[in-house]
Amino acid sequence: VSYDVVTPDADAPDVLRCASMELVVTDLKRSRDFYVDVLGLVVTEEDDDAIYLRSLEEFIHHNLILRKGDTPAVAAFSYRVRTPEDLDKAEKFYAARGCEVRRNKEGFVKGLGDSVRVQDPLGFPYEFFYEVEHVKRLCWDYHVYTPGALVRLDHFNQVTPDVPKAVAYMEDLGFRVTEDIQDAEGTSYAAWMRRKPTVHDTAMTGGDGPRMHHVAFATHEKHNIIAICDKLGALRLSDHIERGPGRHGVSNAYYLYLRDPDGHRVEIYTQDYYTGDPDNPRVTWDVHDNQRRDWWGTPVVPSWYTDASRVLDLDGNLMPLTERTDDSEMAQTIGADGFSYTRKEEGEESMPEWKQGEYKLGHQL
Ligand SMILES: O=C1C=CC(S(=O)(=O)O)=CC1(O)O
Ligand SMILES: [Fe+2]
Repeated sequence: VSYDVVTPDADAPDVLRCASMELVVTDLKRSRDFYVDVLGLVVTEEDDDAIYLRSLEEFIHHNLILRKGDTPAVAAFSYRVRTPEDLDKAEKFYAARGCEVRRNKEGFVKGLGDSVRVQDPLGFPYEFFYEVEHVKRLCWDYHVYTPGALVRLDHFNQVTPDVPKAVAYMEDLGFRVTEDIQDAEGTSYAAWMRRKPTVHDTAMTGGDGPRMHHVAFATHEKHNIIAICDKLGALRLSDHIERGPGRHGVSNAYYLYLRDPDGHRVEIYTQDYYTGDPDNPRVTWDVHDNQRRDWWGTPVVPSWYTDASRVLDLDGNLMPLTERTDDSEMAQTIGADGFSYTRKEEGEESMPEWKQGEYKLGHQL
């Protein structure tokens, strides 16, 4: 059995972790209310055009930028690299792939120094940086913790039509697959890929893209996620809840998916597992296993498959979408095919009638 060893090839920048996302939002105050007043992210600094937010354990300037704009979109998926020299490597790595590459020694956003921004081979705006302003790490400031405290940025999730192509590019960048979803014919529906020793820094989800499926923040415990749900109920904002809370099959994490005021999807996520050994075993799930995305077999709501945020090019224009041509997971599990099982050897008919077809809403499917 061969194992993927997580080492970047010679010319790839040494990516440490997913570090920040720059989101375009249409109403800065409305979004500030959601991310700060409801979710408890900490304001590092703000001006009339942008708010720089961080999670409680973070020491770099920001994990999320909310930038005012006319159309909701993602302006950058930002990764921290290990050394300043990795920015030179990033420039060369992407130039060698024919990608548009820009560099700003002063940084493209507040709090960062020398940075590289690229339109990557999949059409996503990626940013790489090393120099960053350090701010107070609030781990020990228990007097500012809320019951739903978000402690770290955990991962991105990207929608792209050709998952194997995306995986190959990201493996060149030094990422390694920890889990994926396939079918018996070998079609790949999604792959989770890491640099830091958790299940993923980003995931490639098969669909029309490039689009952003979600950005995920971690809490320490499951009860923090339930506290967020209870708070949303108390504020009569429960319609921000799209999916969950529940337990994932993939990643084993406990989860909740929210939609922000512009529809951007935010996952709240806790307790996946360590993946840092070079021989970390990859987990492959069957697309028809109805416990793959929810360990308790709770159906995946259709909007979770269909909706995602547009992304921008380096000039701030919306990137055009490319349709996925491989089979769609939604069609395979809740659409016309609608086949899923709890016990593979017994097949779908062993499930109660009401459970078969996983999640058939006649007016939607
Ligand atoms: O972070 C994740 C971990 C697991 C899953 S899944 O719904 O279990 O596939 C989705 C996800 O990508 O958001
Ligand atoms: Fe996620």
